[in-house]
Order: sequence, then structure tokens, then C-alpha cells
Amino acid sequence: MCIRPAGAHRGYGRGVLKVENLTKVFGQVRAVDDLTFDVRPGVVTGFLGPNGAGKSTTMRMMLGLDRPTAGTATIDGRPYRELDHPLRQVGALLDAAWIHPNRSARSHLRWMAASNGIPARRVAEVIDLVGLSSVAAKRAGGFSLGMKQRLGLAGALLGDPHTLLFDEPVNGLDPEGIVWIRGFMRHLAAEGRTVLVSSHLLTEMSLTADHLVVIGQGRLIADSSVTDFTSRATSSVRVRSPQLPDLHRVLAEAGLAVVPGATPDGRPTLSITDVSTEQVGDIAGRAGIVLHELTSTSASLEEVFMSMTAGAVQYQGGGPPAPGPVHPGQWGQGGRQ
Ligand SMILES: Nc1ncnc2c1ncn2[C@@H]1O[C@H](COP(=O)(O)OP(=O)(O)OP(=O)(O)O)[C@@H](O)[C@H]1O
Repeated sequence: MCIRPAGAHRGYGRGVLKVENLTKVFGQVRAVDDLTFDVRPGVVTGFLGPNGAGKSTTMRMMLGLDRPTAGTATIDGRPYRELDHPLRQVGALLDAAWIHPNRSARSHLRWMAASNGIPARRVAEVIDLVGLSSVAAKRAGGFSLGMKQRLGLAGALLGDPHTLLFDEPVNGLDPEGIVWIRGFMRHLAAEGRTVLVSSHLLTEMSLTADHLVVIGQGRLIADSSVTDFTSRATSSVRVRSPQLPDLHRVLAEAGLAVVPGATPDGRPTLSITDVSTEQVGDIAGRAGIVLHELTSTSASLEEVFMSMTAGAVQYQGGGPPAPGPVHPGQWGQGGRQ
């Protein structure tokens, strides 16, 4: 699969996406809070965070659709609004639903191409690339979500951009569509393009991305390779206690990231990553807390993610997290589910 148009050879080494102290405030909500990170060409970077963490707002600012309250988002050193040929530099798949329902896939793309000075022959190329040739003349209104995603992707690729942004591209796709889009994004990155893809699903990102930028409540939580991030999943301790809230408090006061959970039969537990059973036992012993279980386990990726995000809540609140079950959707400020 070659995603470049025939005969074209572009310098895909360009396309460094730079976010510096980026902040967006909506009324009382700090949707994006002093974010700084780079997205490099040649790899798929996953932009991960629970619902409401600020991923879409960050991407909208990268694309000049929202104005930052502070800070900058630049592509090759320039904000999106100052790019000479935005569609040739940046392609985005934000919301597949905006396509005009009565237009065919082909006429939709022709219209996009014409209004951006892109030759009409490129339309057939991108239709072919995303596998829509057999339905190119059909009304887009009758397309399944997967087909709309493909059409959105074709639009993002029209200008053969070196930088691509995808906001939750696998949402609502069937398993076949997910595998296809995952492979497609990896291929785009392998061509040297800069690919940023957002998701609230850690498992999905661990299968798609090489690098992860993790945010919670608009703040940066981690900026690391997927391998480093997932290797944290090896050391975790699970505890049960009749004094669980007290135990949660003393562990959090010791600076540990604590995630409430439950055993398969429903008994409440705490999971603590990056710690030994000895450390947890000592802390509990010093506080006079009775333990009913102290087990070394492999934390799931979701637990690592949750413990990191729980840390962001702790940092924001200036104290230990309140004991009690925490679910990813609760971490966002007024986050949507
Ligand atoms: N236009 C807006 N006006 C007010 N608040 C907003 C606006 N856009 C986003 N927010 C709020 O900003 C926060 C971040 O939202 P954002 O959509 O960026 O998060 P997200 O990580 O993309 O989550 P999701 O996956 O649910 O879209 C949320 O609390 C959201 O309610």
C-alpha cells in the first residue's frame, strides 16, 4: 500500500508538532492546563486520557479551531492558521458525521479538493487508498460509520499532508474496521509522517501507538514510549483490609499511586503500582492497620493508567485522593461519558 500519490516524493521528516504551555479555559473549566509535549514524525503517537481529559480541545487548538487561552500549538514552528497550505501540511479526522448526506463520496472529495487547490485526480487516488472505490458514487448519507470514517480519512489524505490528527478514530467501528484503521495509521507513520491519534482506551493505544502522551484533567501525566509505559504493569501489589479507607489514606500520604478495585468475587481491594509487598506491609504495620491480603500481582494496563490519572487528581487537589471507587469517566472535569 502506497499512500503517497504516484510520482510524488515529499520530505516527511518534517511535521514536528509542538505543544508549549498550551492552556484552554472554558468559564470555570480548565479543559487544557499548561500542556507541553512534542509529536515526532515516523511513529504513531497515542494521545490518551479519560473522557473529558481535554484531548479534543487540544486537537482543536492544534487545528486553529479553538483559540488557546495561553501557550501555543505549532506545526513546523507555525500555528495552523499561519500555514500557507494547511490541507497539504495537516490532515485531520475529527468527526466523521459532518459530511453532507446527499453528496456522493466522490463529489464530497471533489468539492474539498477544488476549494483547496488540489488536483481532481487526487480524489480517485484517495478513494482507492481507503477502499471506497465501489461506493464512490453512492450518497454518503447511506454510509455506515465505518465507511464514513474511511471517507473522512480520504479527506484528511487529499492534500498528502505530512501531519495527521485522528480524534478517537475507532469509536463505533466494527472489529474489522478497527484492525484496518490501526494498520492504516501505522503505515502512514512508517512513511515518515507525523501521526497523532487520540483515544480513551489504553488497550487500543497499546496496539496502535509507539509513543504515548497521557493526559488527565487537562494536565500531562506521561510522555513515554508504549514499552516503558506498559513495563510499569509488572510490579503491582494488591491489598485487602477491613480498614481500607485508612489504608488508602496512609499509602497515598506515602506518595504511592493507589487505585481502588475489587476481587472477581466483589471484595474491595487497593492496587498500588511500582512498589513491593514489603513496603506496603511496613506502611500498614506502622499505621496499625490489619491486612487480610497482601499479594504481588501484574497490574493491568488499565490499572497503570488509572493509578497515573489518580495521581493527577491528587496533585490538583493538593492532598491524597478521597478513598472510594474511582472510574475513568469521573476524572474529567464534568467529563462526558
Ligand atoms: N466549548 C466548550 N465549552 C465549555 N466546556 C467545554 C467545551 N469544550 C470542551 N469543554 C470541556 O472541556 C473539558 C475537556 O473536554 P474535551 O472534549 O477536550 O475532552 P476529551 O478528552 O476529548 O474527552 P471526550 O473523549 O469525552 O471528547 C470537558 O470538561 C468538557 O466538558
